Amino acid sequence: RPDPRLPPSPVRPLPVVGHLFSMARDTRPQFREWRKQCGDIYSLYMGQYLVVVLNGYDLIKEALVKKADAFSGRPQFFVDTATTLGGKGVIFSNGTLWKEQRSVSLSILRAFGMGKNILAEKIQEEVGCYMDALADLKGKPTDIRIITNISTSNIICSLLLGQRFDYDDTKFQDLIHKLGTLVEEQEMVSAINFLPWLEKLPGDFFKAKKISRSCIAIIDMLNSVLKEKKRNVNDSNDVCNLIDAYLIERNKKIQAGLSTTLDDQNLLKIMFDLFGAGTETTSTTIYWCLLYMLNYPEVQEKVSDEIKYKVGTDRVPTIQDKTQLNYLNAVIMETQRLASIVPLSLTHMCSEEVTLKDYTLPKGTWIIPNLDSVLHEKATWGEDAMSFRPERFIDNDGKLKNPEQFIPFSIGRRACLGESLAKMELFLFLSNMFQRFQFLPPNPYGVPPLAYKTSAVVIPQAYAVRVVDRK
Ligand code: HEM
Repeated sequence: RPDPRLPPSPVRPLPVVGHLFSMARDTRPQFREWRKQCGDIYSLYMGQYLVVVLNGYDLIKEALVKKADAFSGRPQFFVDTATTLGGKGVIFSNGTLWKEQRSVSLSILRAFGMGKNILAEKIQEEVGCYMDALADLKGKPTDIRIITNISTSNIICSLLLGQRFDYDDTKFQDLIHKLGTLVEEQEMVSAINFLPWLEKLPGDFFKAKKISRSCIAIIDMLNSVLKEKKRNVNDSNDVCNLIDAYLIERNKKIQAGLSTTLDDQNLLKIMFDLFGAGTETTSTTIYWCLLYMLNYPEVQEKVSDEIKYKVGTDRVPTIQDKTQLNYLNAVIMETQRLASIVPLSLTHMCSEEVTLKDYTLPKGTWIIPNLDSVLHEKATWGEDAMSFRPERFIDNDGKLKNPEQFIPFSIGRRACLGESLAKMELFLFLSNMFQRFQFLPPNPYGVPPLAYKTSAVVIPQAYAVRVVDRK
């Protein structure tokens, strides 16, 4: 019988498995329907776990911001334990360990971004290589997903490790492919999060073995670079990679006699977390933006005209141009809003019993903040919320609007750690791309559809594009 202290369920759970096998392949329309039926908060039972879905800006803000003490935990995930470093690093850690790892990683990234502008320089360097690779395609219809993945990953690699990889480096391509497996196979492996014994079944129906192999391969690669770097720590003042900066910070704390969770295992896991979280997300947003530009060529021309007018053609756009290019910024925001690439955020967990909307959620409840419900809300964005219309982010004076409901990076204490980096990357990649090239469909009658596949990240179905130099 339903427990009146808990939010209602949209459909009756089955014994043992609960709602696990009632979930649609694409949960977005299903969650929308269930919200209509149950309201902003409802319960699902995944095996023995209670999972509560939160919809709408006000409720998500109340939980993740106003009641952050209770709602900022993370449950245990298979993809985390498969690394052999479960509960370490930033993404899947909890309590004081998470706080220290997050604040140290964030302050290192901030120092690179603000103090020294290492971030913008590294991105600009990589964008230069990416532009050459696009020019080399000579207008032939090509799926540019892999080189875009490698390029965004290179930015993370140069920040973490101080090195980048060539686009045709087959070993690195293989690693990027393995990283793709972690994202794309989440749908299959998610059942194991709730019914761990499924992992022990013969064969690999739930892709647990495939995911474990990919995790270990990535950890091994990162570990070999870490070992190499540790032999030769650069403790001068112009440190420009995360490994050196983290080790210096750890030594400072130890020398000051402070107790710290900073250690090699957490450093390795942070490298894994940033490599994983920072590659697919940014490149998928670029991939979506190009797809929208193929479908809305008039928007692409408007962006190109704005860049021509505000930056010209004698130099490439830099981060200093960001405040001038309002229409491009609006296009990027509209891409993030409509594509909503991390629609269900990352799952949170209640670290204590807490009340929300008159319900009592027990400690250990899994929480899904449905960001999609905010980014596509008609009450906020208007009746055309499901259309691509960058102008919604521009006010009557031509200034950029930033509504508080624009939350593709989530909100609260666990909000995306790489938000500033991702924003810089998106601006620098896309401004440089639209200044130099025109992106065209593979043939005049074949505009690729706005179709997608869902997993942890919503990725457009593979498509080809012709990249034509505007000169
Ligand atoms: C367009 C690109 C990106 C999007 C849309 C995005 C979105 C998100 C979202 C929705 C979350 C979950 C927040 C929550 O649990 O409430 C998240 C977490 C996270 N992201 Fe991103 N992200 C992007 C790029 C990046 C980049 C470039 C990095 C790496 C530098 C990064 C690192 C992280 C980390 C470490 C977390 C976990 C934070 C924590 O648990 O404390 N992300 N991101």
